[in-house]
Amino acid sequence: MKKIKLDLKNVSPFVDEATVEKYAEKASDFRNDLLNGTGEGSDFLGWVELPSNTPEELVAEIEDVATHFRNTVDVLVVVGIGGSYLGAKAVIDALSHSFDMMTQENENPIILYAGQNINEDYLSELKEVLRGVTFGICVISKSGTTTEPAIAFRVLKALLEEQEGEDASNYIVAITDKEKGALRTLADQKGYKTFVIPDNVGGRYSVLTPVGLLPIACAGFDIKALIAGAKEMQKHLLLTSFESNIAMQYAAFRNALYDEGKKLEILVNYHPKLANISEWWKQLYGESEGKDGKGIFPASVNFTTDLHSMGQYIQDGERTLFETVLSVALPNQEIAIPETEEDLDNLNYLAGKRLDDVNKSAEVATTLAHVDGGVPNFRIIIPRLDAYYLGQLIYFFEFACGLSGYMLGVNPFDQPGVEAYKKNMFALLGKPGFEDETEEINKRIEE
Ligand SMILES: O=P(O)(O)OC[C@H]1O[C@H](O)[C@H](O)[C@@H](O)[C@@H]1O
Repeated sequence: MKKIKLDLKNVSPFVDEATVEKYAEKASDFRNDLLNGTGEGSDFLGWVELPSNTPEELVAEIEDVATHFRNTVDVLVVVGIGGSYLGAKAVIDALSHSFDMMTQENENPIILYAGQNINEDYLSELKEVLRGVTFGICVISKSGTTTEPAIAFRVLKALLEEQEGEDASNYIVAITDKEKGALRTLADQKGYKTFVIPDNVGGRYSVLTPVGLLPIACAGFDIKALIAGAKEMQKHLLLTSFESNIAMQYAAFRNALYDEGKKLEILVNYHPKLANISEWWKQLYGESEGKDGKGIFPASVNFTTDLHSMGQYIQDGERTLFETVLSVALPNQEIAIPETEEDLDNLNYLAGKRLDDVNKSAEVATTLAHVDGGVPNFRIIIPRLDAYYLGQLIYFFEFACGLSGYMLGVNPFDQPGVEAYKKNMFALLGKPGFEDETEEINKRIEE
């Protein structure tokens, strides 16, 4: 089997060799910190060994529960936010037919999402489409106390109970901590089927635990292939030499770029199915690195679509950005451009060419133009879009993120900054225990 590759050709000219060397020298130590738990945040390194250590029995249990849902429900609502839904959505969208809801042969439940916002229209409309439909709920929260999914679950559970009566709990699975949190208490009391999120795996690194694996299996995709791909990458990233370790290279070069004033990284795809891989990646890198007044800001675009909007800025705007292009080597489908006799649209020069040839030309052309415009370009080559290579990609990004955070000098496994808005919101809503904060914030608003 092939491996995903990293092409540095269009990055190297932008960085000082000595700076890269500085990071490259440290890369192996940081790699050891990840493997041996000797760096900051070492309580959250459970993800490092997940691909090689996931027990077969757990995979079989996930597949059994997925089969139960696939046989009993038409829709599965995945309730979660952040790391508790982004990974599953990224993989499911990458592997699904682009027009899933229009295909007749869909034997798997339609996967919908809730709890990733607090919007009243969204949840009302979701309830509307679920009324009278056989649906299940997969509620995911590591802490078991996150407000957004807790609200959505309360609302959807009420609908499910209205429709299924006493049987409702057979349509619910909860993925949460083994003992802590309100969701654990509720699940135990109501007798829901549950899966555990290991203590030592943080939300944004949890896609290869039941958090990602169960929804992905319910959608009908091969979780064994996903894990196998991740395992292959895990093996590869054990390599100690900088020249052969693509995670060390990516981490070192992006930190060198940061030192050169490139403060913003744009993840680029030329494949619409990868759009949500970018959303997952943004949480992974944003929460891991954006702290202590530092960190590359992760952004994303979908090309060629956004070349007609954001293309102008990338080519010509402030020179503080670099791109990382996800390039899928081979499409899974084939379509050629037809020839017409009249050639009124002047496209006959492309007749017979595959669409992918045009897409690849756009990719090469854009990379060259952006490099000429002062935008360094990483290129990650993914042999095909399937579960196996997605597994490789996920593990590559996770490992590189840990390394990159250590190179930056931050703890890549905490996210203290996300508490600030929560504290204010709880104060505004008058949550018990927040009385002093409520008084304070009300004064501030009235001023
Ligand atoms: O799984 P949960 O505990 O509900 O957390 C869901 C998400 O919310 C938090 O605020 C964190 O910033 C994320 O890292 C986390 O993935």
